[in-house]
Amino acid sequence: MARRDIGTDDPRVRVRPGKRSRPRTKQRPAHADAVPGMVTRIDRGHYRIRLEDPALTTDGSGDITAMKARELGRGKVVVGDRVAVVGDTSGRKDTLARMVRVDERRTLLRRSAEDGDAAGTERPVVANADLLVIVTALADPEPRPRMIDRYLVAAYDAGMEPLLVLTKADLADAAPLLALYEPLGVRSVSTRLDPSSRAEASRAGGDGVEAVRALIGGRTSVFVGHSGVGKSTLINALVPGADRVTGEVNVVTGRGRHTSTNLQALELPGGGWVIDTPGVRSFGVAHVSSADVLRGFPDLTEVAEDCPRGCTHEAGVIECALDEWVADAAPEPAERERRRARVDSFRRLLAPALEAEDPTTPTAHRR
Ligand SMILES: Nc1nc2c(ncn2[C@@H]2O[C@H](COP(=O)(O)OP(=O)(O)OP(=O)(O)O)[C@@H](O)[C@H]2O)c(=O)[nH]1
Ligand SMILES: [Zn+2]
Repeated sequence: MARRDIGTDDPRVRVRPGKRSRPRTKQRPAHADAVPGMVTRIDRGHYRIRLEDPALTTDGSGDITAMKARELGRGKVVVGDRVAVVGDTSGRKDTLARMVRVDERRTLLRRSAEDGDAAGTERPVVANADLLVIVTALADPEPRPRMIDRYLVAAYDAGMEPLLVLTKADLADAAPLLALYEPLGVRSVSTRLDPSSRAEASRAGGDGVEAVRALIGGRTSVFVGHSGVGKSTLINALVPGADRVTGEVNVVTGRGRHTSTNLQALELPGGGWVIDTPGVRSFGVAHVSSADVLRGFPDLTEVAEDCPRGCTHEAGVIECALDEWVADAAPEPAERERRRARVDSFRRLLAPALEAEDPTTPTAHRR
């Protein structure tokens, strides 16, 4: 139970729908006139909020700045949170509204701190997003499958759908990497935004951007990826005027400079949001249990109902129903192979396997 509610330390902000049907938000009658909006950026205690009704602001943008009311307590409010504000909602320069409510979260992307004093504690990153867009270069820098696996675990834990975007398709073939993710049923798109061949590829529609646009349109997507993979280049192509600073890959280390800062929700033309996560380098998933990962696999969830109580579903555990499902004599050999690949891939994402080998943060790069 503690596991499910740890997205925030404020008991009034609940992470997922639980036994109670209504958010346990303290709503005082005095705030009946509070207006709803979404947090798009946080800067030193100032919350940038896009109001649902843009007409409330003087310039019609719907963008205002607010402070958190003390009554909300210490619980963390993150980008994507649905909130309600009172006070000056004009959005005029130097005005501050007051955030008096945080709604129940539909999804919550979290990560564990991996170093320093806070190691092992998890932090909420983004609320209410639909998609986790995992941006990985096919080369320069080399793809890191374990890193992708950890992002997948984070997506399943968050209740978000993962989308794999393989960049720099002009440099390497996507097939070998895709083979790893096919059994998981993860959707993927390859892009080529090579600065030199870009105009030509774009004209031919062969750069993959339209395909990404089609998948993220109207939804809220969080873009994650290691430095230098081309995440900023991609976001700039998707969100005109985003001006995400792009950097060159360092020839010595093969890594990109971390040029962009600040978690921010950017509006897509035609609807939807792109949330960039610059500077979010490590994505610890120490807080995630087998059951959390299993939620991303509805078919296996059904099979696992026959597991012994407390089964971790890891390879080699006794009487795991997933093994029986694979060994089931009835299906065709091809179906048996599909099941085996699916179970193996699922198990690859479980904590002990992830921890056993972790080139995500190579020792040379650890701070
Ligand atoms: N060949 C090739 N190069 C690309 C492609 N996309 C981006 N690049 C280059 O890769 C380098 C890194 O791109 P960025 O967009 O800055 O990468 P990033 O992931 O945002 O990196 P940070 O800003 O450091 O977080 C730049 O020199 C881009 O021009 C591609 O499809 N093909
Ligand atoms: Zn099991």
